Amino acid sequence: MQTRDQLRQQSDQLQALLGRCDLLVSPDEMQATYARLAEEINRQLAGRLPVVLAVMNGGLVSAGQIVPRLTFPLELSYLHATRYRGATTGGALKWLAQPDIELAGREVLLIDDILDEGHTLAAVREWCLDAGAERVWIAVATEKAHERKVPDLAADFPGIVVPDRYIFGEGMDYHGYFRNLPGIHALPEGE
Ligand SMILES: O=P(O)(O)OC[C@H]1O[C@H](OP(=O)(O)OP(=O)(O)O)[C@H](O)[C@@H]1O
Ligand code: HPA
Repeated sequence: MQTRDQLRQQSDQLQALLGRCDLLVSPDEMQATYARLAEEINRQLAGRLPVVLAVMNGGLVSAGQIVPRLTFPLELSYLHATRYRGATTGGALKWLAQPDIELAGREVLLIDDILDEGHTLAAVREWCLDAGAERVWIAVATEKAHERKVPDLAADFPGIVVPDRYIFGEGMDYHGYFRNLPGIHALPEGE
């Protein structure tokens, strides 16, 4: 257990680190991205009574931004599958919570913060299809520009393209922290 002083010191260190980080996407640009994504989803999914699933934890903020802008009846829940678990490189996918809504015969919209290599969303999409989902749609707030993506996975509602750096903010974490930051940030190059 950390003492109150240690927690304060850690908080100060994180604040100092943030001061050296680069802001890659402004909070306003992210708001515009959520609004655009919601508009596209409204056009495509109205009348289909989809099950909307936030992919926790990162998808919590994106879903919180997008879902209130959706103007048609839907059901909302979440699932938690993680393969980074606080680290800055991905490992094996671990399921921590499966959706509590019956997916058989339903159209499902997955909302996540980032499509990086795509392993998480590919596995979650497969799980939903195995559970009988009629169709799985994917919306992401950000998409990383690189050639390491799993084949055959693309967002139906793609967010803003970000460079191939470890990023955080808008739901994404740096060792568990900074998910609450508005805008997309990156560590200083080389750190
Ligand atoms: O495209 P990929 O390379 O698979 O990475 C993207 C996934 O990684 C992050 O989740 P993470 O495993 O960090 O779990 P968390 O959301 O609980 O932080 C993020 O929220 C995506 O779900
Ligand atoms: N940042 C935070 N979480 C992530 C990233 C990233 O760059 N890639 C996959 N999950």
